[in-house]
Amino acid sequence: MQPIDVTCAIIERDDQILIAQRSESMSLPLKWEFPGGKIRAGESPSDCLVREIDEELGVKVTVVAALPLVTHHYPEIAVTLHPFVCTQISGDLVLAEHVDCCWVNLESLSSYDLAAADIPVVQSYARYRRNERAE
Ligand SMILES: Nc1nc2c([nH]c(=O)n2[C@@H]2O[C@H](COP(=O)(O)OP(=O)(O)OP(=O)(O)O)[C@@H](O)[C@H]2O)c(=O)[nH]1
Repeated sequence: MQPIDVTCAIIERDDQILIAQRSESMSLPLKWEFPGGKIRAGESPSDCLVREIDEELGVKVTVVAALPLVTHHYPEIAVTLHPFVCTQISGDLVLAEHVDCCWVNLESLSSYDLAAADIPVVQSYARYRRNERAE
Protein backbone atom coordinates (compact mmCIF):
# COMPACT_ATOMS: atom_id res chain seq x y z
CA MET A 1 0.00 0.00 0.00
CA GLN A 2 1.43 3.38 -1.06
CA PRO A 3 1.52 5.71 1.96
CA ILE A 4 -0.20 9.09 1.77
CA ASP A 5 1.85 12.08 2.93
CA VAL A 6 0.39 13.88 5.92
CA THR A 7 1.80 16.80 7.89
CA CYS A 8 1.24 17.20 11.60
CA ALA A 9 2.05 19.99 14.03
CA ILE A 10 3.45 19.70 17.52
CA ILE A 11 2.51 23.19 18.66
CA GLU A 12 4.48 24.24 21.74
CA ARG A 13 3.28 26.63 24.43
CA ASP A 14 5.53 26.95 27.45
CA ASP A 15 6.16 23.35 28.52
CA GLN A 16 3.04 21.98 26.85
CA ILE A 17 1.96 20.79 23.43
CA LEU A 18 -1.42 20.71 21.73
CA ILE A 19 -3.23 17.50 20.86
CA ALA A 20 -6.63 17.27 19.20
CA GLN A 21 -9.29 14.56 19.18
CA ARG A 22 -10.65 13.29 15.85
CA SER A 23 -14.42 13.29 15.52
CA GLU A 24 -16.60 10.18 15.26
CA SER A 25 -17.10 10.79 11.54
CA MET A 26 -13.37 10.99 10.70
CA SER A 27 -11.12 7.99 10.06
CA LEU A 28 -9.58 6.76 13.35
CA PRO A 29 -12.64 8.07 15.22
CA LEU A 30 -12.00 9.71 18.61
CA LYS A 31 -8.26 9.06 18.46
CA TRP A 32 -6.02 11.89 19.63
CA GLU A 33 -3.49 13.25 17.18
CA PHE A 34 -1.37 16.20 16.24
CA PRO A 35 -3.46 18.45 13.98
CA GLY A 36 -2.53 18.58 10.30
CA GLY A 37 -3.57 16.88 7.08
CA LYS A 38 -2.79 15.58 3.64
CA ILE A 39 -0.20 17.28 1.46
CA ARG A 40 -1.68 18.51 -1.81
CA ALA A 41 0.08 18.01 -5.16
CA GLY A 42 2.76 20.68 -5.61
CA GLU A 43 2.54 21.85 -2.00
CA SER A 44 5.58 21.83 0.30
CA PRO A 45 5.12 20.00 3.61
CA SER A 46 5.61 23.18 5.64
CA ASP A 47 3.12 25.14 3.47
CA CYS A 48 0.63 22.28 3.95
CA LEU A 49 1.11 22.39 7.68
CA VAL A 50 0.50 26.14 7.94
CA ARG A 51 -2.61 25.82 5.70
CA GLU A 52 -4.05 22.84 7.60
CA ILE A 53 -3.56 24.45 11.02
CA ASP A 54 -5.27 27.60 9.81
CA GLU A 55 -8.17 25.54 8.38
CA GLU A 56 -8.55 23.21 11.37
CA LEU A 57 -7.76 25.50 14.31
CA GLY A 58 -8.00 29.03 12.93
CA VAL A 59 -4.51 30.00 14.08
CA LYS A 60 -1.24 30.90 12.37
CA VAL A 61 1.83 28.91 13.26
CA THR A 62 5.48 29.18 12.41
CA VAL A 63 7.72 26.14 11.99
CA VAL A 64 10.54 25.75 14.53
CA ALA A 65 11.94 22.34 13.51
CA ALA A 66 11.20 19.33 11.33
CA LEU A 67 11.24 15.90 12.99
CA PRO A 68 11.97 12.59 11.19
CA LEU A 69 9.28 11.16 8.93
CA VAL A 70 7.25 8.23 10.25
CA THR A 71 5.51 5.69 8.01
CA HIS A 72 2.75 3.59 9.55
CA HIS A 73 0.57 0.94 7.91
CA TYR A 74 -3.01 0.84 9.23
CA PRO A 75 -5.27 -2.00 8.03
CA GLU A 76 -6.99 0.26 5.45
CA ILE A 77 -4.42 2.94 4.74
CA ALA A 78 -0.72 3.74 5.09
CA VAL A 79 0.50 7.20 6.07
CA THR A 80 3.84 8.95 6.11
CA LEU A 81 3.72 11.63 8.78
CA HIS A 82 5.82 14.77 8.34
CA PRO A 83 5.96 16.16 11.88
CA PHE A 84 6.92 19.77 12.59
CA VAL A 85 7.54 21.48 15.90
CA CYS A 86 5.73 24.85 15.75
CA THR A 87 4.73 27.86 17.76
CA GLN A 88 1.47 29.76 17.47
CA ILE A 89 1.95 33.30 16.28
CA SER A 90 -1.63 34.59 16.11
CA GLY A 91 -5.31 33.77 16.44
CA ASP A 92 -7.54 32.06 18.98
CA LEU A 93 -8.10 28.32 18.78
CA VAL A 94 -11.43 27.38 17.20
CA LEU A 95 -12.03 23.73 16.36
CA ALA A 96 -13.35 23.30 12.80
CA GLU A 97 -13.06 19.51 12.57
CA HIS A 98 -11.92 18.05 15.88
CA VAL A 99 -14.24 17.44 18.83
CA ASP A 100 -11.75 18.43 21.51
CA CYS A 101 -8.22 19.64 22.06
CA CYS A 102 -5.97 20.16 25.03
CA TRP A 103 -2.55 21.37 26.05
CA VAL A 104 -0.60 18.57 27.69
CA ASN A 105 2.81 17.90 29.16
CA LEU A 106 4.94 15.37 27.34
CA GLU A 107 4.72 13.10 30.40
CA SER A 108 0.89 13.07 30.27
CA LEU A 109 0.63 12.01 26.62
CA SER A 110 0.63 8.31 27.40
CA SER A 111 -2.77 8.65 29.08
CA TYR A 112 -4.37 9.69 25.76
CA ASP A 113 -5.46 7.22 23.08
CA LEU A 114 -3.14 8.49 20.35
CA ALA A 115 -3.25 7.39 16.69
CA ALA A 116 -0.71 4.57 16.34
CA ALA A 117 1.42 6.47 13.81
CA ASP A 118 1.93 9.23 16.39
CA ILE A 119 3.71 7.07 18.98
CA PRO A 120 7.11 7.24 17.20
CA VAL A 121 6.50 10.97 16.65
CA VAL A 122 6.14 11.45 20.41
CA GLN A 123 9.38 9.53 20.93
CA SER A 124 11.32 11.64 18.44
CA TYR A 125 9.82 14.81 19.94
CA ALA A 126 10.99 13.68 23.40
CA ARG A 127 14.51 13.22 21.97
CA TYR A 128 14.31 16.65 20.34
CA ARG A 129 13.35 18.22 23.69
CA ARG A 130 16.23 16.49 25.49
CA ASN A 131 18.68 17.78 22.86
CA GLU A 132 17.25 21.30 23.05
CA ARG A 133 17.73 21.34 26.80
CA ALA A 134 21.28 19.96 26.56
CA GLU A 135 22.36 22.86 24.33
N1 LIG B 1 -3.63 15.10 10.80
C1 LIG B 1 -3.15 13.98 11.29
N2 LIG B 1 -3.44 12.81 10.67
C2 LIG B 1 -2.92 11.70 11.21
C3 LIG B 1 -2.11 11.71 12.37
N3 LIG B 1 -1.76 10.44 12.67
C4 LIG B 1 -2.33 9.63 11.73
O1 LIG B 1 -2.26 8.41 11.67
N4 LIG B 1 -3.05 10.40 10.83
C5 LIG B 1 -3.80 9.89 9.69
O2 LIG B 1 -3.41 10.58 8.53
C6 LIG B 1 -4.55 10.81 7.68
C7 LIG B 1 -4.72 12.30 7.55
O3 LIG B 1 -6.02 12.58 7.29
P1 LIG B 1 -6.77 13.92 7.68
O4 LIG B 1 -8.19 13.56 7.69
O5 LIG B 1 -6.23 14.54 8.92
O6 LIG B 1 -6.32 14.81 6.48
P2 LIG B 1 -7.12 15.98 5.81
O7 LIG B 1 -7.51 16.97 6.87
O8 LIG B 1 -6.28 16.47 4.67
O9 LIG B 1 -8.40 15.17 5.30
P3 LIG B 1 -9.55 15.50 4.29
O10 LIG B 1 -9.33 14.51 3.17
O11 LIG B 1 -10.77 15.15 5.11
O12 LIG B 1 -9.44 16.93 3.90
C8 LIG B 1 -5.72 10.12 8.37
O13 LIG B 1 -5.84 8.80 7.89
C9 LIG B 1 -5.28 10.12 9.83
O14 LIG B 1 -5.91 9.10 10.54
C10 LIG B 1 -1.82 12.94 13.00
O15 LIG B 1 -1.12 13.05 14.03
N5 LIG B 1 -2.37 14.05 12.43
